[in-house]
Amino acid sequence: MSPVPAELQAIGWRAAVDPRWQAAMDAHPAAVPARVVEQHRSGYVVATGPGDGVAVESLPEWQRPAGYRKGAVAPEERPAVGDWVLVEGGRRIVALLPRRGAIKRGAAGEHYRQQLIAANVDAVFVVCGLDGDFNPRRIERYLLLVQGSGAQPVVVLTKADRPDADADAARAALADMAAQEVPVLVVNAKDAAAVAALAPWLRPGDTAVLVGSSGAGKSTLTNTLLGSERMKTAAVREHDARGRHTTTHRALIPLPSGACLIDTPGMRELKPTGEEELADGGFADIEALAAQCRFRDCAHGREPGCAVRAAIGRGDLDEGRFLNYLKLRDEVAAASDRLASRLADKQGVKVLTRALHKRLDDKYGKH
Ligand SMILES: Nc1nc2c(ncn2[C@@H]2O[C@H](COP(=O)(O)OP(=O)(O)OP(=O)(O)O)[C@@H](O)[C@H]2O)c(=O)[nH]1
Ligand SMILES: [Zn+2]
Repeated sequence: MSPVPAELQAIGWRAAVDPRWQAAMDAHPAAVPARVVEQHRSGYVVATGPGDGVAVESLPEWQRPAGYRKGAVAPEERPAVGDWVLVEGGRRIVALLPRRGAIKRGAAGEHYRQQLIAANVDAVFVVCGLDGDFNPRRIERYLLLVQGSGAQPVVVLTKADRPDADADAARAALADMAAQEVPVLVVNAKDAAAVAALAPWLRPGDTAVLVGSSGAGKSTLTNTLLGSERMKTAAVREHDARGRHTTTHRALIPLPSGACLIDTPGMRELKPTGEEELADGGFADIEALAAQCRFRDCAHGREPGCAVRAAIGRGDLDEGRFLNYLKLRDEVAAASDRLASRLADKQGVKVLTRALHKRLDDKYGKH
């Protein structure tokens, strides 16, 4: 495929084509590449340029419900918004092109499942209002989940114009995060001049995703970036019971800057998948402190020589953040265990389970 059509570049196509993509395209000479812009329960909408997308069918094995055993494809192996696929006859997806990264979370429910939030993303805007919604613990959780996706996380604190907004207190609460090279922006999401602060992550060809609770200001930011009050090609908005507009599904929106934006619905539950690395997910400072504790298996409780407790005592480490770290560490370990047994189930290889359990023991201590 050369040269790369401008239409594809406008929706995030990279000039240098992955050799694995070339192989997939060679295997389906009649198909054309397209990007998934919307995902519905019943199917996908894909686009080959910044204009309207088209509804397409997916492979039958992608439509089988989760839990369907024979020939089932795990949800994380099915296309998500942001994925590149090959489409034949303008109507049917025939292949999913390998992704350069994806943002995922653990799905609610009894069985271990991963849920994709967005694929092939360069930046993640973690949006949080400087109102009653402001919660540093939830921002820390988002950052942990973003880790491993290959995307740059950026915290965007909205509603700076509100009389109750305390930007200084919020910045102080997120200081440890900022020290780990996670930018923290404070904006009035309705003000184009303020929202221009997001520009470094919205260069032509970039794909960014907005995540955050319902009401955090994601759609407001999208509208301001689009430069219009209407959401144009954006997410179809439906009225909920109280007559409010809420984003009901994920959609990929080309911006005037040449970047693409993925809006996501507010997420109530943010469960780790078990693949997260705490040291890379915003907690490098705590992991480094823990390495200095006198005992290798220090639980940072009442043990003598605990470097973590000492840092909290000195006021160098926020206790709330430390408690959140412990909680997230336990959740990652538990999810990691469930992931290991799912992999073992799938492949029936006992050796693999043992190897994985050993890795977990090394990382988290006996469990
Ligand atoms: N004053 C002020 N209001 C804002 C700001 N950002 C968002 N709002 C308001 O907050 C409310 C919720 O904003 P939305 O943009 O719809 O929130 P959302 O994150 O898209 O919510 P969901 O679609 O439910 O996920 C709206 O009434 C916005 O006008 C801001 O920076 N300043
Ligand atoms: Zn300790």
